[in-house]
Amino acid sequence: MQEKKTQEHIDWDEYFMAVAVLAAKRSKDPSTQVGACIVNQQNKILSTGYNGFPIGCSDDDFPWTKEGDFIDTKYAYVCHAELNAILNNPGTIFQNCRIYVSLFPCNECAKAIIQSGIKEVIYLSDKHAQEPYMQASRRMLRAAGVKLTKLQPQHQRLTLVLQEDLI
Ligand SMILES: O=c1ccn([C@H]2C[C@H](O)[C@@H](COP(=O)(O)O)O2)c(=O)[nH]1
Ligand SMILES: [Zn+2]
Repeated sequence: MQEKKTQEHIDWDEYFMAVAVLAAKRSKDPSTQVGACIVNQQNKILSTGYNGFPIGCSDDDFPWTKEGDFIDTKYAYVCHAELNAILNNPGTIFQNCRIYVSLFPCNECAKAIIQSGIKEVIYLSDKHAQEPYMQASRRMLRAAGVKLTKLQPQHQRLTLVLQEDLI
């Protein structure tokens, strides 16, 4: 008798969001880890990124601090997850792609998303929605015709097993 396909699978949206969330785990930001995953119309992943300092700017030398003079905080140096995802695959055409992000993109990332031709932002958290820079982001993305979708995942938790004898 032929076996039926398993129902224990995740759909495309959950898969790509999980990739974004996994990418976020690479971030050294002690307060907010953000991940992004760019996908084309054929459901192929073109790039991923997370928030981190630029190449050559060591996590040991640059600050992850939030408070104090701007020049002493992470905000002066950190490259956002979405921008990293766009820049991590130079020369790639992102026209009509979707970007999966664990956190709604800020106004600066919104500009990069729009200019790169990405047509949909699928996000998990919008915890800074009331901040003016997030309102600016939403305004630009809407004006540019970028679709905004809050993902409502079927699975709240996905477990990854990385130990051979537990698989
Ligand atoms: O569009 C965005 C907005 C923010 N981030 C990153 C930048 C920082 O590393 C954190 C935000 O830190 P807070 O401590 O929550 O202020 O998130 C991003 O990657 N993309
Ligand atoms: Zn940003």
